[in-house]
Amino acid sequence: MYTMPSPSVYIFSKTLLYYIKERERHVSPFKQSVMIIHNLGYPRIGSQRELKKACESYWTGKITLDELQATARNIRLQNWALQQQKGIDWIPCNDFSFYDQVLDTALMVGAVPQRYRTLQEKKIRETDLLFAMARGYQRDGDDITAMEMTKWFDTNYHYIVPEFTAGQTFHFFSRKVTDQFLEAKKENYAAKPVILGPVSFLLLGKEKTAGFNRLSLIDKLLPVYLEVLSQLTKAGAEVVQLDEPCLSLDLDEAALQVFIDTYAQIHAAFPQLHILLASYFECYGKNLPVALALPVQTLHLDLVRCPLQLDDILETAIANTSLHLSLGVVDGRNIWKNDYTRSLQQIQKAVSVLGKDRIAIAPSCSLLHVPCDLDNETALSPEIKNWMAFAKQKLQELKDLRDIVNGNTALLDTNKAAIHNRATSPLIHRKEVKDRVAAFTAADARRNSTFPVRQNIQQQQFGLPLFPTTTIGSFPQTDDIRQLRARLKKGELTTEQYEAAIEKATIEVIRWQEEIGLDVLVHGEFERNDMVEYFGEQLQGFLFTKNGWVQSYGSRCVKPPVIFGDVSRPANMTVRWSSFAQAHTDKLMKGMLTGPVTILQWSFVRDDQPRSTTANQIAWAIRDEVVALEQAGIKVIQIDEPAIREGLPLRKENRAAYLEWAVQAFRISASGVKDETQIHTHMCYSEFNDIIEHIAAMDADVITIETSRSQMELLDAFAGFKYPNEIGPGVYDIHSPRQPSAEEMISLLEKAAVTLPARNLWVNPDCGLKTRKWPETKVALSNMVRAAEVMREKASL
Ligand SMILES: CN1c2c(nc(N)[nH]c2=O)NC[C@@H]1CNc1ccc(C(=O)N[C@@H](CCC(=O)N[C@@H](CCC(=O)N[C@@H](CCC(=O)O)C(=O)O)C(=O)O)C(=O)O)cc1
Ligand SMILES: N[C@@H](CCS)C(=O)O
Ligand SMILES: [Zn+2]
Repeated sequence: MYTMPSPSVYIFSKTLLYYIKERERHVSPFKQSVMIIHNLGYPRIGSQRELKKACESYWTGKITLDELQATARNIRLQNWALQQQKGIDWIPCNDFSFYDQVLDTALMVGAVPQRYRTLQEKKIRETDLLFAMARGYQRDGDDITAMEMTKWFDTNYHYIVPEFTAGQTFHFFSRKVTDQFLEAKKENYAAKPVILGPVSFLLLGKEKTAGFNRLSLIDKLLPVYLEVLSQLTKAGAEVVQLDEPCLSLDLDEAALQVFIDTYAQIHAAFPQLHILLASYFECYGKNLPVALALPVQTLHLDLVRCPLQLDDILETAIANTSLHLSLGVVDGRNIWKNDYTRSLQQIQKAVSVLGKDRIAIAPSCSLLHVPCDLDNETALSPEIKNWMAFAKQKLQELKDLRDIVNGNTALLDTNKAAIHNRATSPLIHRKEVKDRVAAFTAADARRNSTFPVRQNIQQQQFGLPLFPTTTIGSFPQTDDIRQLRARLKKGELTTEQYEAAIEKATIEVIRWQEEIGLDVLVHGEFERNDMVEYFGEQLQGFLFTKNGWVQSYGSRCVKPPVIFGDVSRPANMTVRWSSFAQAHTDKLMKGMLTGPVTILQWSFVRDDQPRSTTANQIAWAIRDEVVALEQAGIKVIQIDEPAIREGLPLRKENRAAYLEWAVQAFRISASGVKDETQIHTHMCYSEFNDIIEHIAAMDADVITIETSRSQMELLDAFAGFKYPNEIGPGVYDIHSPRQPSAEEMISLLEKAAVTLPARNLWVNPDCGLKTRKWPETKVALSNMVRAAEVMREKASL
């Protein structure tokens, strides 16, 4: 049973009770006497990734900005039409973005960092400014770095981190929100603008100057939000969704007070405006009393992640007030068909307490995190397909649920049959997999010797110089390489022709790495579509889709595999390519694998057993691959775990349990080899400061980790913790086409050498290079090798 948080948070605000009473006096703006269905956001990449393709064409100069805008408009119109057709009452607008909704919010409030002012003075267009902030700008004598990017809560979506300085001011700059509301209104859609709320906007950003707290900027920020709301109301908006997902995090009393004051002011300014406050991905937890008391008309609950909070909300706070609830019953984070029986229990419980007219139903969060349309999947097993739902189907589920509440029981029977079929299907269970996981002993997760012993053995064996250089695995996945795979799929190339072309690319990249003098080489990952999908395609218990794309950042998309059953490895997965590559060089060739937690995190995972059990099943499969690589003569093996931080529960109280099983899964995968074999891991796209000791507990011999965008800030945490093993702090940002100079990398390495022992330092980029083009890659890596050489010379003086 979910327990109501301690009421201590009630005490710190005398104003709280006043606002509850205020709201009760307020007349309900719900006009309908039926249950509303609404959506928090729809995928914006387009069902055929039209936006991705158009953005990339624009960036390479193949289409004009007008053409890009036209593609974007079509996507918005299609999304609105679809939602209208599915009977959605409040259709989201402003959920469209060319890159990221947090970046859009920064532009909305004019939070443009100083370094882009020169572009504004040159009067570059707003969309170009947005792209410059997201991707960096190196043109016409300007050389401006991109803004930082990080994980959006515990998802594989990445947002651009707002930058704040003391004394910062804001103004209503980008009019996208009002423009898109008017665009929808013109087409007669009942549009509900979706805006990242002011408090979460501040909390999700970073202070760029010392000595102030970004929440103190709320007084300057709020007037801009009030101006936005004023414009929206003038334009005819009746319902506005303010997303405040930070209410899913552990917040201190000061932050909660900011919520109270902010929403009081919004309510005071717009008492007639229907504000729908949405948080998702977790329970409201200790923030619940405050959330319940905010003077908003509707509070959205993620009932997928936190079903138990409903009882307490209904029993305690709600019955006596006029607050409406939006029940997030349809999973916005996974692709399984909704269990109508379970959802209806929640809906009916809420309806019985509040009545239909105070209930709306919705997905648990924005549908940004699931693919567009299951109808496009023509090659799936019909049995398994019948267990699944993508964004379009999830809209239908909302409609079905309302129809069932209104008496259409046939829909319920069909759903029950599908849910029963999945629960009892023989496709899911494999006894030998379950037995192997159950037979685990502590020794399975331990290397033979401790790190210092292994380090001596490995350093003697490899004879690498100080500051050894390496890369993270992938080299540019050019159009030519992707075309090869597309032609193979279409049957235009035979497997032999495809493999011969990949072999050629691999040999070329090996020669080039040798030429520029890298120390530990990689094979380039040309044979892989994606670092998770590639493994998913070779493991049993997984299925993969043809078109199940989800936005990861900017124009970059992923096609997460679906884990539907027990996982096993029927054959070697990477040995063929790693041994081919090693045979073509005398240098060390790193084997390249994705770790169990990342495979889990970047897949759609079965929800019929604990995630830890699925992670362990994957771990054993990866361990077998690690051992097979060692047996094939590969002496350095990297097991990437970029998503280990992403999987961390949002609430501190749940973290220890997760970290225990996640670290153990990694260790199972890495511990089958001899001391001589050097295990690397790699992490990126996250802030790692708060899990350093668990990263250390993974006991990889070397970790290569993203640090450059944050100017090596992370290393203080590693140094503070006295991180024992070897570490390669990324010396340049691979997300940007910008070419780093040797000098800037030397200065980052000097910073690193002050904090960590030189003997333990490696030199490498932040992450793999698959998203980059060759010209910039060649310059960047040559400069990087030069930077390492300078560091060696300095060390020998
Ligand atoms: C490292 N990151 C990853 C994350 N998640 C993953 N699952 N994988 C990752 O690598 N999360 C954190 C980070 C950052 N995120 C990303 C996400 C995505 C990319 C990326 O480069 N994505 C590619 C798509 C990659 C892919 O699978 N390509 C396939 C299919 C290619 C394709 O689209 N083919 C066309 C036909 C082509 C033609 O005819 O010309 C088609 O099928 O329609 C492949 O290579 O085979 C992207 O471009 O978005 C990077 C970092
Ligand atoms: N080996 C992968 C890791 C990305 S996080 C790559 O280089 O792309
Ligand atoms: Zn990475």
